[in-house]
Amino acid sequence: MPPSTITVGVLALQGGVVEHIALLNRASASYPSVTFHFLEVRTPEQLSLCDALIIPGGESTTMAIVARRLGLLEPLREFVKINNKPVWGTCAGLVMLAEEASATKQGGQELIGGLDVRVLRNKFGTQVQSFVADLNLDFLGEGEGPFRGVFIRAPVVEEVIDGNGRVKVLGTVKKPGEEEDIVAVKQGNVFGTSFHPELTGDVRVHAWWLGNVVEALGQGGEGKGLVVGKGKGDAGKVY
Ligand SMILES: NC(=O)CC[C@H](N)C(=O)O
Repeated sequence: MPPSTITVGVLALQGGVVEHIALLNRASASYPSVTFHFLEVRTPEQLSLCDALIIPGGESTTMAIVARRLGLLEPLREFVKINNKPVWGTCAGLVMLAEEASATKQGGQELIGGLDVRVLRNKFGTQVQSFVADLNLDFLGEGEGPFRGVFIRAPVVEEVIDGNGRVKVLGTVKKPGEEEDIVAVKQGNVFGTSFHPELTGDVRVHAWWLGNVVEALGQGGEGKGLVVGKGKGDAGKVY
């Protein structure tokens, strides 16, 4: 049985916080038996109240500096890698959740880690090279139409550095004349997307992820893989 109350935090140091909370609110309608609390997280105390967390887009270097200043970096690492709570990073959030990042400023940048991948920041160029592409996200379920992927100074996963097959590639994009890039990955409790579902008004990825959160916590959660299903509580494949 999933718990009846679940608190989902959105790291609110900078970036697209309210957009995520708006879509989480809409997505929560798919799980009427669960009471969700959505919480903006700026302190270790607030993080400790959370069962799951979204790390939004923004600027990963800034986010890391602010997180360090607020004493949040170590608690975040513990949340993701020791307590194995469900976490989703979008864009800069994906960068934060990678074990390695290239194209970082001199001296590198601090990361939370959790995904055994190396990301390449700003793969597609600057803000003006932002683009939208239809993505086939099979994990949303059979017969689901394409998902509008919004890419803004987006990173990609340039290499999976996990030798044990724990990193699952859940989405790719191919720009004309370029190689296919990995833009959605999952490793156990950690999910990352290069794109911004919170900017589309399409609730499907949020609903799917909340379904994973419900399942993970219902199964005793910690350390369990996320579930691939239809996002409406129907059990799918467990990785
Ligand atoms: N939209 C975004 O989150 C941009 C991410 C940013 N380019 C970074 O590296 O961290």
